[in-house]
Amino acid sequence: MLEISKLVKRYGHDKPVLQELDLVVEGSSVVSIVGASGAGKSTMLRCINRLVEPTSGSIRLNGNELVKLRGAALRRARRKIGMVFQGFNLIDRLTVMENVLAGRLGYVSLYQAISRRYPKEDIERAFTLMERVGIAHYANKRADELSGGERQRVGVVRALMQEPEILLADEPTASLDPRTSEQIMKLLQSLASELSLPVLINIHNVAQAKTYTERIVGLRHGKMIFDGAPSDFTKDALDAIYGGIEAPEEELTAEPDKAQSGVPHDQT
Ligand SMILES: Nc1ncnc2c1ncn2[C@@H]1O[C@H](COP(=O)(O)OP(=O)(O)OP(=O)(O)O)[C@@H](O)[C@H]1O
Repeated sequence: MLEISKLVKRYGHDKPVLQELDLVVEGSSVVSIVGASGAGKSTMLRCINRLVEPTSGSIRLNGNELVKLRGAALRRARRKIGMVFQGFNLIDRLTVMENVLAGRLGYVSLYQAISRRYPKEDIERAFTLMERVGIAHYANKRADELSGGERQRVGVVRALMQEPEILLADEPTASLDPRTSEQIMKLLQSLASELSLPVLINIHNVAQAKTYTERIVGLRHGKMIFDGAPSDFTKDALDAIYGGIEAPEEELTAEPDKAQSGVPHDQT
């Protein structure tokens, strides 16, 4: 369970970007975080894995307070937090398998990593997960030879190799075409339930948030102003979150074209 309480983040002397934010995510919930550019979505995710230092407040993952951790304790806690990025963050000249195994870096010794002597169980787990998301046949391909959707699947598998207790996805579909975006959203949704993993997804596309996540959290100027089911996410909620702020109309209202998504069942 993730429990965020009174989280404040202030960059320098500016106004706080997150203002006493509270959020609890239980079980295998898939939660989307929506809000206009600058609302504080990325800052919130990055406070959770401490890529950004919270100014005050508490973030507990399965009972462990993350905010005060330092050194080895912080590194241990970070292993349990998987992160998927908009730009995939793969190492292009390495193979898919090598990128995937990078998810084990927090667990293996430096010698094992440098000599690429990963434990047999890690290799097996890598293949199982790659098969699950449909990229096992690319194991020995260079990462830069893959399409965007395939690269994001590598990013997802790398995060899962950490055996995370939570998965954070920062705009995971923003670099992908609409159909591929839907496949990735569907994949995250299925993996959350298969692996009993809570997933937090920052997303600009409200229509996809409504279709592929079970709970929507809306931020505006660092405050949570909506927290509910997609069915409760009415035009009023949309106006409250984005009112007076320009957002592309089709991103907010267009229904994802599920009929055309064409994702084989075993890959979603
Ligand atoms: N490292 C930083 N130093 C100073 N200000 C920052 C830093 N990172 C973010 N900010 C500011 O914090 C605010 C929130 O940014 P954040 O990236 O969290 O918003 P966001 O909702 O994720 O936006 P987007 O959807 O555009 O990614 C913005 O005003 C941004 O300029």
